[in-house]
Amino acid sequence: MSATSIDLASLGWDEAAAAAFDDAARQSPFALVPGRVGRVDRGRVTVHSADGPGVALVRLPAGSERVDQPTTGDWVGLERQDDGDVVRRVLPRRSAIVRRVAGQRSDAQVMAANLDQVLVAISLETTLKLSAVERYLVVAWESGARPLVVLTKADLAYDPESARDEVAATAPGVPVLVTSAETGEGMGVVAAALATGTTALVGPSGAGKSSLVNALAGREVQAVADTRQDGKGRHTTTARELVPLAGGGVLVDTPGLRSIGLHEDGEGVWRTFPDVEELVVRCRFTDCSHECEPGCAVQEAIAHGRLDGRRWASWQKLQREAEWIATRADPVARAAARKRWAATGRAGRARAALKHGRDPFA
Ligand SMILES: Nc1nc2c(ncn2[C@@H]2O[C@H](COP(=O)(O)OP(=O)(O)OP(=O)(O)O)[C@@H](O)[C@H]2O)c(=O)[nH]1
Ligand SMILES: [Zn+2]
Repeated sequence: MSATSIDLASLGWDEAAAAAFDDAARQSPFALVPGRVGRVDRGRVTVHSADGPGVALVRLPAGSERVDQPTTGDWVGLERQDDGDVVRRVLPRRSAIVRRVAGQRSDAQVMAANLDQVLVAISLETTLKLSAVERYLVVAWESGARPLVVLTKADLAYDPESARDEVAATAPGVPVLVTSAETGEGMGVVAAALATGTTALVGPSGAGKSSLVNALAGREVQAVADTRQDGKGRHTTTARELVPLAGGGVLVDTPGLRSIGLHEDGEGVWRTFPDVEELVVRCRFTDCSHECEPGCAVQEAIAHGRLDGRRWASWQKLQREAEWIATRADPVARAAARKRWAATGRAGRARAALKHGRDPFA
């Protein structure tokens, strides 16, 4: 036993995780203890358990596929052995950020799991790129977690409040917070928003993500180096990928997430653009190309200033990408992409729910 005994709750352990673990433990021939995955290396992972962090080998049941392999944020069943720990089970995920590469379905790469929120960090230092915000929101919605936009470096911004309004208009139903790691402005509100559950961190390079992590963790998490040992047994390592926050909650921050792009089925697109999706189903013709057809709700909205041309162009681009990747990844998705249009009614319902102050995606 290591001296660093830690509380699983500080890693995000909750009733759902406990129930999933009990199920897995009952079915497994091995004696398992619960842990949560931080860093992932080839064939070895750092698992945080009640005894602190330790390196473990991965030995999953036969037939496990690539998507079943442990990723940052996964809860696992760990077997203690004299010469080291072994991950025997990866518990079912309740949400995940998945990078789907064009090609085989099995190429899907799970970047982070069991997230409650995805924090999109955007700098106010330079000109706002609303299309980048939208791109990250698509990734966030597709994970199954709730997005949250944090505008950073407010101390360097000319007019942070109007920037906030602009982003809020671009992100229907998404909280938008203004912060400065430099002055501390807004950090309390972010800490409160992250105080329960697990939040993944995404955003462009230089957005101030590391500064945010350190401020929220109350220490220099990202600057502390690993202390590697011989790989046998447990060792002390920094919780760089899985950061318990000073005010509660857990932050997931990995290099892979930092460079995440767009993927798959368009679910995230309609959640990011409920306003556009609502218009698109109102066109007179179901196969409207939204260019010059009579009765095109999109062109009418643009003409009347109810839809921004930039936002429309952004939807078209992301929508095309999503469908392209979907059809590449999976032939079945070709049918699904078409069927999705039938489902866009959901966007209208979500918007109606928002207007009435309800959680649109409950
Ligand atoms: N003035 C000011 N500078 C900040 C603030 N937050 C971050 N910075 C600076 O912005 C630069 C980038 O910040 P990082 O925290 O490294 O950004 P990052 O998103 O982690 O960047 P990557 O590691 O490239 O993904 C650094 O020079 C920080 O000191 C802030 O609130 N105010
Ligand atoms: Zn149209």
